[in-house]
Amino acid sequence: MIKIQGLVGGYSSEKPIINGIDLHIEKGEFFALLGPNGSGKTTLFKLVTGQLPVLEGELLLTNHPISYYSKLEKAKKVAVLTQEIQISFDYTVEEIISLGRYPHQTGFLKSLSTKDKTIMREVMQLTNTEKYKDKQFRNLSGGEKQRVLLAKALTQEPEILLLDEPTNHLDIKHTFQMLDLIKEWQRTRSLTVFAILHDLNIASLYADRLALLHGGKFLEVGDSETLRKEEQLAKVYEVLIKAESHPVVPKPQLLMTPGNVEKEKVVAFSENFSFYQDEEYVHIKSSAPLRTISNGVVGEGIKWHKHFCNFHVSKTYHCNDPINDIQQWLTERSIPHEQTVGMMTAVQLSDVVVQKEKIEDLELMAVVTAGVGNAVDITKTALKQIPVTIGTINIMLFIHAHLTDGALVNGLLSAVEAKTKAMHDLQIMDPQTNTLATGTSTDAMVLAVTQHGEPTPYAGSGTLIGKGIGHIVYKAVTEAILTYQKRVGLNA
Ligand SMILES: Nc1ncnc2c1ncn2[C@@H]1O[C@H](COP(=O)(O)OP(=O)(O)OP(=O)(O)O)[C@@H](O)[C@H]1O
Repeated sequence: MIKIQGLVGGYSSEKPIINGIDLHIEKGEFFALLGPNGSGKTTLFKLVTGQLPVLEGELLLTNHPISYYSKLEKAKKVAVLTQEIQISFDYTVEEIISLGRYPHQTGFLKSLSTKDKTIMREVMQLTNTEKYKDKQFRNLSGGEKQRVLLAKALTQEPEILLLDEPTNHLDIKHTFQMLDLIKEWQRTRSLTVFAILHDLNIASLYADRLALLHGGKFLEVGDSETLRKEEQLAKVYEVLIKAESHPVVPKPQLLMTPGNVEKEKVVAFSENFSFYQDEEYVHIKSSAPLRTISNGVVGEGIKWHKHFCNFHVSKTYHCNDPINDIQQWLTERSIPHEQTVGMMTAVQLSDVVVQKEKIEDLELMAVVTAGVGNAVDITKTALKQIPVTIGTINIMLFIHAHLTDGALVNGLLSAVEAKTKAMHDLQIMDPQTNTLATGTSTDAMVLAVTQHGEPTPYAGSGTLIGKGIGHIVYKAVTEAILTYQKRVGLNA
């Protein structure tokens, strides 16, 4: 659809801006052009739209150079949406959109046919521009103007849509609405899209392929996975960039770190926490956000949190929406649930075990509640167990260290191994299988790390951190289970 070979072009033949580019964009493809300021994106765009002459090489649109087409033929094939909104006359929105039909109109006195009007109406509905169709274009906001110009471009029913920063003036809702609409046209009408985009994350989500332009040359052409080359991006954009994965769409998303990140004030680990406890909940508050990995009812995943709560529920607690419950309990206590890892337990909270340890320079704190009425041997699949009694081990583990995301996972494994070992040593049995239990059916855990000091990528049993985790978790879980057994025995 768009074929570029050995393209050289720019504003003067002595100093071309585009220096030998090869690119083949297929029919129905969404192609994004990325690159820092001054890398030549607009210049390449102008070459593709025919605003600048090709100095060397070949540039074909549907198999012919752009000069091959008459103005009207070109307008039937290609619609262009640029950042420069240059409409000086007092047109209404509908009049502007109707200009998109001009290349399709026939006869000496061109007028809008029924088909033209139908297409205009359809596009106005899709672009949400119908409601101000009688307004003067000049009186619209930047974002509204952008949408009207997209409507005009789509009304053209082009084969190729060339977009220069199409979402420049748009808020988040309209950015996604516009790109969703373009994607829909790409899918249903095989529209070919060539778009300059500044937002790398938007490009990753919407483009089938993308190119990274630097100094008038392509550094990279490929699908969105090429955006995972953090070092290359950091070099080109001169910003610290980390590629993460979108939680829902399997595409990379890039996180930029500001140059002047203010380091959180270093507080001694022993003074970092405040502790509140009553019959209803335990609340540990950190003075600074901690990096967390957790399967808590709220605050799950890898995030940052300042509050850690364990709520008491009755043995018969049953709820369809425990997340909502915990969020409500937090709100009632003025604890921001977005910053909280929240768990629940039927264990008496006065039985909570708090262990603190210092091994060489490594400081740790474990806060554990344990009930083992629902102890389960996870390796036995034959029998299903329905939790009927107190049966949750909740572990909150705080570490004064700096762990990478991989080390957080590693640390979690270390803690689980230690919990299981504690259960084995106490001969906790799965009552259904009569074998040694490995955990309970609803265990929760959070590892919360201060990110103090140099980052370490390991927290397994071969490291001091891993051993420290193992040691403190073993001790705290053992004590919590013994406390639970004593209470159950006393109550029996
Ligand atoms: N009309 C012009 N005459 C001469 N040089 C120009 C002209 N327009 C742009 N340039 C130069 O061409 C180079 C590439 O500019 P271009 O506008 O293509 O970059 P860009 O990647 O679109 O940048 P931005 O992200 O800032 O829009 C720059 O060095 C710029 O100064």
